Amino acid sequence: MSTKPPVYYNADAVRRFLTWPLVNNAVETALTAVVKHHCQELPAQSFAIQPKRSFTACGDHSGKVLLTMPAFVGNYRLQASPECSRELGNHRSTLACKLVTSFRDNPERNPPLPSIHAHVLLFDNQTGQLAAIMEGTDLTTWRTASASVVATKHLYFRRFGVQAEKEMPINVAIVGCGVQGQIHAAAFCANFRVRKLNLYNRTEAKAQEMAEQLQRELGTESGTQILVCRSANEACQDADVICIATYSKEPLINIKDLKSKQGVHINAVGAGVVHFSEVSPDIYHQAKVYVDCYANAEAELKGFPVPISAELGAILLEGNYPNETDISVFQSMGMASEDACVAQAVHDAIVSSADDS
Ligand SMILES: NC(=O)C1=CN([C@@H]2O[C@H](COP(=O)(O)OP(=O)(O)OC[C@H]3O[C@@H](n4cnc5c(N)ncnc54)[C@H](O)[C@@H]3O)[C@@H](O)[C@H]2O)C=CC1
Ligand SMILES: O=C([O-])C1=[NH+]CCC1
Repeated sequence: MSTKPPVYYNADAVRRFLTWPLVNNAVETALTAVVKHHCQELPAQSFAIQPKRSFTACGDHSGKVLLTMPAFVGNYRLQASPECSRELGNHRSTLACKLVTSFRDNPERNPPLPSIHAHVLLFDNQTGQLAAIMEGTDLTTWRTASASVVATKHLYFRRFGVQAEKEMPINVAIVGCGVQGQIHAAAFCANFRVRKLNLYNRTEAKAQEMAEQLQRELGTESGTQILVCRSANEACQDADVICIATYSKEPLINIKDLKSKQGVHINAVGAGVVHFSEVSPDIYHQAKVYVDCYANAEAELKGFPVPISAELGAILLEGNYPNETDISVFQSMGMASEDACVAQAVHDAIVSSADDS
């Protein structure tokens, strides 16, 4: 009996196929698959089996950790994308496991390294054999920003109607200009009409560097004004949407930093000691809070100050949007199902492009 070795997709092979339409579609698919008992009238319903992820500390250093993130996403469909015409319309299932490390001091190394490194293992769900190993660092970066884009579309723009995400200009604040801050800025400029982008980072030079890089990428015609701010307060004061992605153990944004009496949406992405340390409890007390997945929240948001309003996927399915003046928070933890669906979409696109050539 011969066993085929798994295919290896390196970072370059994956990066070529990461586009916002492909990643957003796969992330939306995963977010809705984790919602239990939705749309019971539909015969073919997607679903996810997503056990709790494990955290293995690297020795006694709390800032160095390995996460294992397994998922089975069953009976789902990915939308057509320019990258892949293969197997569209078919219901499919994916068995995958992401291995990801978070070593928060890596950017201080000489030379600096990213904090997060990942690989996704894709299995043949008929035989259980390992079919592919995919470099998953960029995939993690993109899918995390994509979850914030999807959250912003449904929790912020949709309060103002279905055209708002295409037509309404917004001011965006980025708090934390590391890898996640950078991809969030790029994602928001690519997916929405960003009038003003306020950047704040603990080390100002990093925010300045990011502003210059983004300005080059967007070009002079872009219509987005980029501003480097001295404090999180300055960055957030006129922001409609805030993306915060740091390792801070202390709150960096407080209720007094937000626009008053107007709607604000916050994507809370980072994790200090716990997932919710970078946002002040006084914000949570006045906000409607949404998570990617209840089961993850139960395991990882112990001591969270307020009840959770809903899973984001349920809002996608049911359209129960916040009110215009609400403060909403998407408490992003990251889900294995997102990694599974994005890895599958990238895998299909790679195979489809090889078939075409
Ligand atoms: N929700 C999700 O799905 C994901 C969450 N993350 C989390 O996002 C956060 C950022 O990740 P990366 O951008 O990859 O890391 P990074 O190391 O590239 O950037 C971290 C940023 O946080 C800032 N920072 C660190 N400690 C701080 C403090 N005490 N006060 C103020 N700023 C501080 C740094 O200046 C830097 O800008 C991490 O907490 C990471 O665990 C990462 C991937 C997925
Ligand atoms: O979901 C994810 O991949 C991660 N969340 C925090 C660190 C990595």
